[in-house]
Amino acid sequence: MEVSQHSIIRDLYAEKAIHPEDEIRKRINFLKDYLLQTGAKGYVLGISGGQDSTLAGKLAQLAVDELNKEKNETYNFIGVRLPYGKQFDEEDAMTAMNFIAPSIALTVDIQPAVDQAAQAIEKATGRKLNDFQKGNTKARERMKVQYDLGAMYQCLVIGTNIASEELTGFYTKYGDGACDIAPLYGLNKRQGKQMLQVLQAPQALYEKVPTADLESDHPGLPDEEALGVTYDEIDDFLEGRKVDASIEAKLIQLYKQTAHKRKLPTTIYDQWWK
Ligand SMILES: Nc1ncnc2c1ncn2[C@@H]1O[C@H](COP(=O)(O)OP(=O)(O)OC[C@H]2O[C@@H]([n+]3cccc(C(=O)O)c3)[C@H](O)[C@@H]2O)[C@@H](O)[C@H]1O
Ligand SMILES: Nc1ncnc2c1ncn2[C@@H]1O[C@H](COP(=O)(O)OP(=O)(O)OP(=O)(O)O)[C@@H](O)[C@H]1O
Ligand SMILES: [Mg+2]
Repeated sequence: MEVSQHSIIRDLYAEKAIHPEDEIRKRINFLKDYLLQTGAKGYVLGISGGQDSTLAGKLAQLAVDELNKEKNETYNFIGVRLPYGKQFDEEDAMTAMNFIAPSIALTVDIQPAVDQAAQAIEKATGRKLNDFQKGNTKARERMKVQYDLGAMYQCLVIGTNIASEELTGFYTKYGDGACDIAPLYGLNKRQGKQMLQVLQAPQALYEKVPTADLESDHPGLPDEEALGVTYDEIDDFLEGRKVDASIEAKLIQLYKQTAHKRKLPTTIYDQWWK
């Protein structure tokens, strides 16, 4: 099937425009309904100090706060800082934690686990993971810690998957791409920003340059620099606007190239990859 701007917008549930207040309400309700339906006791999410985890964390905290008022149960949101050693923008992570005020606030340093795993692989192969590959290990270690905490506290793992990153596949497969529930799905970066404004988040958090911050050699490397496309261009594309032909071609190519990340493992019965 032909992949086009139109088909991508449809497949990623991207909207031309949102009413931020309505989106906040709908997505809090989704988080509440899902807990009631599954019987889980809350949610867990890594809080980086970036835009997406600030928004998803705040919605999750608001959802459990409402449930705690409405039901005879105790629900928790676990906000967990997951630095690799010392995080270069630790101050932003603290600001995000203060804004969200999680029911349970934790910090787990992922450095020892990541370094041990890298050393064990080096011992076995005689080869070193490069800085980029180790970046993906960090994202997968963060996923693992969130699942361990989720199991311990009977909480489900939240993902910050948004349309702007789904489009380019700019996330680690089974790392930050893995989760139980994705309350921001369909939104673009600009729309997330509007929602954080309505939620009265500190401006520094939604004006912040998005970064995966995975490479030790390039702390805080802006996503836009790594991708070679700006979020304005990505969001224009997702909102159905005309973008430069070379940008359109690049985004469609990235979308196709990362299709495997948006599917369950390929089996002999699948046709989508052909
Ligand atoms: N056609 C195919 N069918 C099935 N599987 C396929 C495949 N091609 C690759 N793969 C598998 O996928 C792997 C590559 O995918 P993956 O491990 O994700 O790695 P990759 O896509 O190479 O790297 C992840 C990218 O996402 C960025 N990122 C990561 C995490 C967070 C953020 C952020 O914005 O916060 C950004 C990161 O900076 C990097 O540029 C391969 O090693 C292989 O195992
Ligand atoms: N240092 C960190 N501490 C805790 N969680 C992290 C950390 N780095 C990444 N994560 C988790 O991985 C997710 C994906 O990272 P990503 O950079 O896309 O989102 P973000 O940092 O919240 O927002 P932004 O895209 O604006 O930087 C985050 O939302 C967060 O849940
Ligand atoms: Mg980030």
